[in-house]
Amino acid sequence: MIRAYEAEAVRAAEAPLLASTATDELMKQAAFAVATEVLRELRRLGARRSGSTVLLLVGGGNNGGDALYAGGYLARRGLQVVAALCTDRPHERALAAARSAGVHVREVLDDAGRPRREELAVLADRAGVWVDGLTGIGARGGLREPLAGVVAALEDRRAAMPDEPTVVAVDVPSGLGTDDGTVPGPVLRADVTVTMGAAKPGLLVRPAEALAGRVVVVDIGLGPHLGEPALSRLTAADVADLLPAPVATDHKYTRGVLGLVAGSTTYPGAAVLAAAGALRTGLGMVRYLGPDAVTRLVHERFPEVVVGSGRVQAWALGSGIDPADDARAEEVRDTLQRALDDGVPAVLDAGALSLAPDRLAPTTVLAPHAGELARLLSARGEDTDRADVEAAPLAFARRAAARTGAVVLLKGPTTVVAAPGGTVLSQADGTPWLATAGTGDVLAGILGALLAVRGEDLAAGRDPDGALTAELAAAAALVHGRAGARAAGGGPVTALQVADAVPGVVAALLADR
Ligand SMILES: NC(=O)C1=CN([C@@H]2O[C@H](COP(=O)(O)OP(=O)(O)OC[C@H]3O[C@@H](n4cnc5c(N)ncnc54)[C@H](O)[C@@H]3O)[C@@H](O)[C@H]2O)[C@@H](O)CC1
Ligand SMILES: Nc1ncnc2c1ncn2[C@@H]1O[C@H](COP(=O)(O)OP(=O)(O)O)[C@@H](O)[C@H]1O
Ligand SMILES: [K+]
Repeated sequence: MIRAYEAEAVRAAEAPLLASTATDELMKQAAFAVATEVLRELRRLGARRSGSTVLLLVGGGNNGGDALYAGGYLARRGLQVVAALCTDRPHERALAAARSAGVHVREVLDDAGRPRREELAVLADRAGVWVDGLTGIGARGGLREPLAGVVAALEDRRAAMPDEPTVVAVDVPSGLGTDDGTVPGPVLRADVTVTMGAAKPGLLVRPAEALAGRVVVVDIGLGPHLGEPALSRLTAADVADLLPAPVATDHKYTRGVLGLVAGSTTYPGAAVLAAAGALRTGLGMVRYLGPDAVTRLVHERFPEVVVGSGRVQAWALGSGIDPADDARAEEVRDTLQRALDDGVPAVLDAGALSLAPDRLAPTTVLAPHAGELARLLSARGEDTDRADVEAAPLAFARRAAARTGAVVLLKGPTTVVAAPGGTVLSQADGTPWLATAGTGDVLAGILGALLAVRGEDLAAGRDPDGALTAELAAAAALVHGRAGARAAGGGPVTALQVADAVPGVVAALLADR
């Protein structure tokens, strides 16, 4: 599990360590890790960057201190290091250490405190690596001047350079929404982010995540002082632990039965895709409820699907259903109401999202994409649109979970899962090739299967804050993402191929357990 903590939590965890260690000890540890990554990048870049310098971009806080100490280590290794002071109050001890190690220091603000763009451009051009120590977790809101101007000037310069430098961010790329994952203004995009003590939410959710590059977490001993994470990301090992493999004594009813209300004469394929996602994930049985023509189509592909109602451990509702189709809408509403009354978990996709009652259960998962989430909230009196959701998916997923009392799985390039009890997860396991019709139906089936096989642990109020339900939703996103990547193999993929790749993904996860 990768655990991410907000700035305040990191600060609080740092406090006892700062009190018990020598002056700047933590900063030096952080700086050493930054220097190590810079050297790694330079080795990777090889001869192409020989003779180039390392440019330190130094702000007025401890983040700039980290960069200066890192520069000192690099200068002592014989590298040419230049510190561009973007503040009139750099960290004094770190600056002194950098100077005595041979770092060249340049002031890049004019007397009025504005960035000297030409000077900055010359320094930027000469450097193969930029170390971003402008702001870290002490920054509040979007970057203000002069740092906003510094970042804008550097981004302009980078765009004009034939050979882009490698940017190594200290702790977080400067300007990024550390806690909320937003991009509130100019951000210096990083290739590598060396983050201290623990990951931060903004490094794991979009749009900020996309500007952080490869994230390296440096252990500075905060572990025992950190509490509950603000956000987590499941690894393959976590997902393997969540997937129960069948045991010798299992039969189809103990493995879990999924009830599937999906597909319509307009969108019959959605039923096939959701059934495929569920069956390929592994469960006891799929019971299908739908029009005859759709049932025939499902049976052509999957004769093992059982038709008609009966006892189930979970429901998957809504894929390929038009909420304007009154009879079908009624069926979804009734089924959902019974599931809620009986405490049976359910995943609500596509058409079912707009049919959901105002309040749901923590074992109900809403699975919207950004546009559907905006509609869901707008229908509940919040005026939002897709662009708002895409700019702040973390906040919107949380808000929708709080508003509905359900787990919300917000689909996109990174999938954010929020539970009404506060658990939040984010998964980025897929490939952009998944942006193709029908892959969401497959995901609904995968998640439905996981809810069914873990039905015993979710039934009748056993997951009151939705924490396990949320983990299963994140696990489904990981399995789906990996199946997409495996099936695509770097090229296009169809939804059914994604489903067909799921057994291989599940087998690999279980084998590595
Ligand atoms: N406290 C410590 O000893 C340690 C600190 N660490 C480093 O310290 C950083 C946090 O240091 P600080 O608390 O000094 O904060 P930062 O260095 O993140 O930022 C504070 C500086 O940025 C300015 N600033 C704040 N918001 C701004 C905005 N919106 N636009 C422009 N300027 C803004 C402030 O005036 C101040 O000069 C971490 O990110 C990490 O890099 C780590 O090295 C671990 C140890
Ligand atoms: N750019 C992308 N990168 C990675 N995954 C993506 C991307 N775009 C979409 N996906 C994934 O593909 C699926 C699309 O689901 P959805 O939008 O419901 O499509 P549909 O309704 O056609 O099935 C989701 O699981 C989503 O997370
Ligand atoms: K930074």
